Amino acid sequence: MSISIHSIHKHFGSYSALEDISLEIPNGSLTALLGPSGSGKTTLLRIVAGLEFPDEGAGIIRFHGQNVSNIPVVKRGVGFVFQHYALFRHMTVAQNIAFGLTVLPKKHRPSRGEIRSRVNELLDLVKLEGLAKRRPDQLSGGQRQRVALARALAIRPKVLLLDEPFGALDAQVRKELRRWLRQFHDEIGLTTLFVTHDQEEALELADQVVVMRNARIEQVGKPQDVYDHPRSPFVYEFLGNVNKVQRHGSEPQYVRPHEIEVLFAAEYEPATDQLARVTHLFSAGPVASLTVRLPDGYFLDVQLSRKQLDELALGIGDEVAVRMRIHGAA
Ligand SMILES: Nc1ncnc2c1ncn2[C@@H]1O[C@H](COP(=O)(O)OP(=O)(O)OP(=O)(O)O)[C@@H](O)[C@H]1O
Repeated sequence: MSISIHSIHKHFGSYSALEDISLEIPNGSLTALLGPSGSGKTTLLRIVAGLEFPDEGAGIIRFHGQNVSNIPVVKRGVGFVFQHYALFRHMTVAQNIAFGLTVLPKKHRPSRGEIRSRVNELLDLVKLEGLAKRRPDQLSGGQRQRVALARALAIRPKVLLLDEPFGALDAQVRKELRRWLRQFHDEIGLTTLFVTHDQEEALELADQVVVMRNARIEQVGKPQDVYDHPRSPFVYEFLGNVNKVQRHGSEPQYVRPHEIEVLFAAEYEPATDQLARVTHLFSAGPVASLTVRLPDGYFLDVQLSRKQLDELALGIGDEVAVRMRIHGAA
């Protein structure tokens, strides 16, 4: 199911939460809404869901070409998972997953046997076989979010909407669930829109990244494209580490830590290099980072492989030559 969002505006009183948002979400894609707090991600997700409506007459939402702008949430066929959308504590895992089916009007409600087999199918899908009778407080945080996902999928939604689904989990579990979600998405191919303020999560997971800022879309593209070709200084700075060098009266220049080459000072080439001094060194695991200070006082963060660092055999205070691939502000 493709989603087409056309020229959406949304005010809360006089506050403008979304301004002229247009976006195409291809069928079967995993799209990330990425942006800082307050940029409007959740509001946009809620409008796609039908939990919130755009300003009167401002914008159209189409699911697979059909205008759903005035269709309420219960009829839109969307499944949700929210960061703090708690499971029902007094119900078992199986009862939680079955919930959306058991509350359907009688004429649409599957039989008990059908519900049981659907729940088993979903437990299998989210890899929680054997935990059907547990209660939420007997599960880990990651398992709970997978139950929430199974519960969202029970009604066979046409679209899956996730609002910071892993936000409350610790870093390790987040990473595991992220990989799992990618694999899971590839298996079921359901059009999925998820909100995150975590750049790494968006870049690693999504087919399409939508960068939002101050109620507007700043850039849309494949992760590699927005990372390699940021359209504005904001996107540059928001998508991961970047060094910003702004000399008096000139436009800012940007360079990512892995785009800086470090050479022995003896290899200095005036046309391409700058001399710098090492002020900080850190190496743990295969990647090493160092900070160098340029003669005009700017500090640059540099990323190297551990092997490169060992070959350079650097210490604090050593002089090096740095060669950079500089990007101007777009
Ligand atoms: N019901 C509401 N009434 C008034 N203002 C609201 C309402 N919902 C959201 N806002 C405001 O709209 C702006 C966008 O909120 P939104 O939740 O969409 O941002 P977000 O990008 O999802 O942020 P976060 O990452 O913090 O969740 C915020 O300034 C917020 O305070």
